[in-house]
Order: sequence, then C-alpha cells, then structure tokens
Amino acid sequence: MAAAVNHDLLVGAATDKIHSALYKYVLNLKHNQLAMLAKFVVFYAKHQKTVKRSILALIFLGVIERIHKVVRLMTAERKSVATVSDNGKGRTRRGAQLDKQFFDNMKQLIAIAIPGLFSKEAGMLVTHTVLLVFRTFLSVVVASLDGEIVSSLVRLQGREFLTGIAKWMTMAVPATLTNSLLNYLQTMLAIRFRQNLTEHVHKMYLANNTYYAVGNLDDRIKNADQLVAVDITKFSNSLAEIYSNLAKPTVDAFVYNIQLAKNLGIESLFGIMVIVQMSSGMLRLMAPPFGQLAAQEQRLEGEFYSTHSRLIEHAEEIALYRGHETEKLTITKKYLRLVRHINRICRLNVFYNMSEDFIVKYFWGAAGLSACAIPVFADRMPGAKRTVADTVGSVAVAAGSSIGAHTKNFVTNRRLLLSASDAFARLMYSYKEIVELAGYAERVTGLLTVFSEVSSGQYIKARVGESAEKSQNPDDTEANIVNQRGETVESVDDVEFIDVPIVSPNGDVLVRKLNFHVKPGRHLLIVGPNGCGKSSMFRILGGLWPVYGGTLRKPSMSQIFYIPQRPYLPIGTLRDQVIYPDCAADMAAKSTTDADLLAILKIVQLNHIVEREGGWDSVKAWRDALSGGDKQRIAMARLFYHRPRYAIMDECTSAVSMDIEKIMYTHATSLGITLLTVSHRQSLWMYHNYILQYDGQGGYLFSKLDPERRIALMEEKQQIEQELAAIGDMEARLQEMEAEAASY
Ligand SMILES: Nc1ncnc2c1ncn2[C@@H]1O[C@H](COP(=O)(O)OP(=O)(O)OP(=O)(O)O)[C@@H](O)[C@H]1O
Repeated sequence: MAAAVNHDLLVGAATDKIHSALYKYVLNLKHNQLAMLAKFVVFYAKHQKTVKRSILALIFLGVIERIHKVVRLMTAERKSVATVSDNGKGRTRRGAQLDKQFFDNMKQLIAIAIPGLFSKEAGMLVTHTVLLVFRTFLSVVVASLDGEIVSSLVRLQGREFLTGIAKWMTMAVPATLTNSLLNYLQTMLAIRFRQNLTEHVHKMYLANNTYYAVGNLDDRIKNADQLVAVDITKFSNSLAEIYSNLAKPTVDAFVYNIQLAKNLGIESLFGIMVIVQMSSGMLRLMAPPFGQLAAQEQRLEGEFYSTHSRLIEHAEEIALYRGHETEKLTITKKYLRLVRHINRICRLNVFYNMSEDFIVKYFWGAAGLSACAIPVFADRMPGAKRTVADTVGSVAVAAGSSIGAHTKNFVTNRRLLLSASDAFARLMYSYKEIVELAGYAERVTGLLTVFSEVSSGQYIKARVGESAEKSQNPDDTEANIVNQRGETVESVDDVEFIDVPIVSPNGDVLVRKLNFHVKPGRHLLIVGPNGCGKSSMFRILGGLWPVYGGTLRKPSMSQIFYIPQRPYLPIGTLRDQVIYPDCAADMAAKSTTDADLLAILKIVQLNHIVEREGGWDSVKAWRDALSGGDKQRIAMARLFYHRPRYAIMDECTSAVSMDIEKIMYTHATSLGITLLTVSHRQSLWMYHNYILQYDGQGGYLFSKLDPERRIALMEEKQQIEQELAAIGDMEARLQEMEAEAASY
C-alpha cells in the first residue's frame, strides 16, 4: 500500500523526463530512503521554477567570473621568471604566458597588423565573423534536417525522406561556399597581417643603421634574419588561425547551447557544463608550457639556420682549409640541440594529447549521449506516459511516444551535442594555440623593442672584463668613458676629432682621446699595428659606432664614401655594381650614361669586363664572378662615379698592382677627393700630407707627412740597422775566434 502511494506520489511529482528516469532506481530503494527521496522530489517539483532560475543565475555568474578572470590576466604583472634566454650573456627573457605582458604584446602587434577600424583587415575580420555566425545557423538547420530525414526513414515515409534529401542538398550549396570563403579569408588575413608587420619591421630595421647596430653593438638578437623572415610569418598565421579557432567555437557553443537548453532542459545542460568546466580545468593544469617551448624552438631553429648561412658565406675559405669536418660538427651540434628540444615537446605532447583526446572526445561524448538518451528512456518507462505528456514542454510530447519522434529528437539533439562538444574541444585546443601565439608574440615584440632601443642608441652588450657593477664605479675611467656621450656636429667640409675616445662595442677603450683635424685637399694616412683601432676610427666617422665623448665634426654622410678591403657587391646588374648605392633611376637623374661608366672603368683598366660579362645589364653572382683585384677596381670606379668630398680607403688597394694603385690615387686626387687612407704600403705615402700613427698601446701621433724626407729617413734608418747587424755578426765572430785561440 505504502509502495503504491509512493509510486503515485513519485510519478505525479515527476515534472519532467529526467526525474522519470530515476523511477526504476527508486522502486528498488528501501522504505526510509524512499521517503527521503520522495520529500526531495516533491520539494523539487514545488520549486522547479526557482531551481531553473538559480541555474541560470549560476551560469550568468560563471560567465561574469570568466570575464573577470580575463581582465585580471590583462592587468596582472608577470610573476614567474622563465628560462628562455636569447644567449648566455644577454638579458634573460621571461617565458611566454597568458598575462598582462601577453595582452600588452598583442595590443602592440594587433595595432600594427590591423591599422584601423576602417582598414581592409578590419573589413575582412567583420566579413569573417558574419560568415562564422551564418555557418553556425546553417549547422543548426542541418541538425534538425538530419533528425527529420532519419525520422522519416524510421517511419518508412518515402516522400518526406526524399524531400529531406532535396533540402539537404540545397543546404550544401551555401554551406560549402561559406566554408571555402572562410578558408580564403583566413589565408588572406594571415597574408595581410604578415605584410603589415613585415613592412613595419623593415622600416625600423633598415633605418638609422639599425641592421648594423643589432648585429654589432647589441647582444640581444642573434639572428634577426630568421625573426623577420620566419617568426613574423608564424605569428601572422597563428593570429589569423586563432581568430577562426576562437570565434567559431564561441559562436557555436553559444547557439548550440541555447538550442540544447530548449530541447533537453536547462538542468541537463548545466550538468554537462559542470563536467566540461571541471575536466577542462584539469587539462589546463596538466598542460606543458607550450608558449615557452615554442619560443625556444624558434630560437634553436634560428641558430641552426644561421650556422648553415655561415657555411654558405664562407664556403671558399672553409673548403680551402678542408674545414668541413669541424663545420659538420658545429652544424650537427646545433641540429641535435634542436632535435632534442623537438623530441622533448613530442614526448610532453604524447601524454597531454592522450588525456585531451580521452576527455574531449570520449568523456564529453559519453556525457552528451547520456543527456540525449534521458528523454528517450524516460518516455519509455512504465507509468511515465501518464505524467510526461503534460510536463515536458518542447520536443517529444507533441509527437507522442512514437519511435519516429524519438528518433528525430535523439538525432537532432545528438548532432547538436556533438557540435557543442566539438566547439568546446576546439576552445580547449585553442588554449594550446594561444599559448604558442604568446611565444611568437613575445619574440616579435622583443624584436620590435630591440630595434626601437637600438635605433635610439640604447645598446645591451657584454663588456670585456667588466661587470655591470664596475661600470657604475666613478673611479673607473674606462667605465666612465663608456658611460659618457659625445656630440657630432655637421661641418661644411672639415673632419675634426676633438677628444673623441675610440671604444669598441665590447667596451675596449682603444684610444682615450683622439685629436686631429683634416681640411679638404689635405690627405691623411693612418698607420699602426693590427687591432689598434684604425678601422674603428672610420666606424665612428661613419656613424656606425657611438661617439662616447668629445666632439666629432664632419660633413654630412653623403659627402663621405667608404671603400673597404673586401668591397660589397649588391644583387643586380654589372651597372648596379659601379653605381651602388644608386639605382638606374638615380643614374639617369644625374645624366650619367653607360658610356660615362665605361670611361670610368677605363681609368681603372677594367673596361674589358663589360664585354666579358655580357654587357651592362648582365646579372651574376658578382662575388664569385670577379677576382679580388677586379672587385677592388670596381670599388674605385664606384668612387669616381660618386665623386664625394672625402673617401675612406681601408686597405682598398691591397689586391691591385702598384701601377694601378698609382692611377687610382692620382685620379682620385685630381677629382678633388680628400683621401683618408689606411694602408701598410710605403708606396702610398707620396699621396698624403698628414699621418696618424697609432702605437698599439692606446697612444698615437698626428703629424705632417713629408714623403720624400720620410722615405730618405727610413732608408737611412734601414741602412744603419743593416750596418749594426753586420757589426753584431763581426763581434760574435771575434768572440768565437778568441775562444778558439784560447783552446790551443
Ligand atoms: N663589431 C665589433 N664588436 C666588438 N669588437 C670589435 C668589433 N669590431 C672591431 N672590434 C675590435 O676593435 C678593435 C680594433 O679593431 P679595428 O678593426 O679598428 O682594428 P684595425 O686597427 O683596423 O686592425 P687591422 O689593421 O687588423 O685591420 C679590435 O680589437 C677588434 O676586435
């Protein structure tokens, strides 16, 4: 009797199918347990509306909490210090994480990648978003159509089945078009992002000698080429991809969940959401530091790539030294470091991917399927039919308990649930992608920071034999020199060093205070032992190294032309080699013709190469096509084409014969070019009026050069030295003879 009462009470109280599903279980319970449960169910039945509202409030609070968490992340300072360092010596970088730094980096990069609200990129993003929403609505329609088709199949309704198939095929047209448009837009977005970022980086890199300073005066970036060519591309692709990967599942999850809440009831959906939240939190805890690992992988890729570049660049020297085994060892070491790191990532991925797949594909799938099955089982339970019809609002009731209706609802809900779970899964997977994006973002913003600091003269470089603390010591004169700043003043036509120290990028003070003055037409010869700072003085004059003190007066850089020992030959035609850094348009603007260029080549006795190399428009790997002497003569021809006020000649005639050298120097002086020459050749003395002699100990002597008197003195000195040597020999022989005589 009591069981019958409880049975009626329970069935009557069950206001939706979920509670009917408990029916069987309940029948097997003991009396006191049954009574308690009955009280609970009655309570629930009475307050069902309040329960639903509470669940909605909980979901709302959950969303607010999520937003709050993102805001906290955006404002929280980074706490942990990670281990990624660009090199052993430089500033230690922090690992990529989702924190304020990440959001700041993204803000900076997105402002470059998407230049404005009305830019092309913003338009593409809006179109992309509209298409994403449209695709999700199409998916909801397809899910319902799927249910209808399977339902008509189960009910053996041929006409409805065929109509369903026709509708299905019609849906395929907008669906496939939307998909391919989405792919196209994603690729185009990645290309646009890359273009904007690359243009921005090029503007910084190729201005103010930044490309020189980054490699020579600063330690932070080892391989700018790889960062510009590879990392920006990876960041752009990742950014375009992440937008799709985040926006689509977010829209999907939202739309599908609303639909599911209607079909299954908010309680089932809430249950599923709790499971999803808990398991995804667990997965996040288990996730390896993907951002840090991606950033480190890029750095190792860069090192490996640059060892190969070095091999190509120095192939001839290495081949002549037979240095391939040593080079192989270096390259293999770099490669093995990279491979070891990739292997580590793969190993970490095995366990993480397994857990991710298990939870996302199987665990969530099972939870979803169970939620879909509850209404079906509930409706088939004994006694359920009597009460369910008036309680379950939307789905199964209208069709009664027919198998067709169940099938339709089951298939539709299952499809929606699978899509919703797929959306959550993609959100989960995109966590890993976001962290990787953080890694790329950190490298690209790091690159921008270094470029901007270096172009404004802020360098970070390890100093020789000097710690950071020592440089703060006011008594340390060398450190003081490095910490000072001098000034550069543009003069009309003089070159003057007033108390300017010569300091290498490592902080080596080569000369404490250099003083000399050169006027136009007064040629200067610079001599001294290797490594004493001869070329360094030119680097300061050329604005490559900072002026650490005193005053440097010099004409504008367009008036000073530099000719190194190994001249640079650009990519381009034979004509481009002679007129560099001008281009053909500049040459035309100066009204210079090919005939003029030929006349210039004739002066350096190189006119025959025009025919030999296939004419002015011939394009070759000039570095290999021309001999060392040819290259130096091309460089001299370049000087005659540009006719600057000053020419810096850094051992630039070492590979040509003395008669060609004479022609070059005579012609240069006849053009009114003032020469600043570094050379060990005595034959060049006659073309200079002043001499700057370094002693290699930090001292120097600047004086007038009278070549004839100097040569005469040098010859006299040589003669005396020879005579002294002969006297020394005779003395030694005399001693030998004395010793020999004593023995007899
Ligand atoms: N980019 C650089 N970074 C660090 N140190 C440098 C750099 N370039 C040159 N140095 C150092 O500056 C010092 C002077 O070099 P510099 O090229 O001026 O010598 P030099 O007198 O021209 O010698 P040589 O006659 O052999 O050409 C050397 O000790 C060299 O190692």
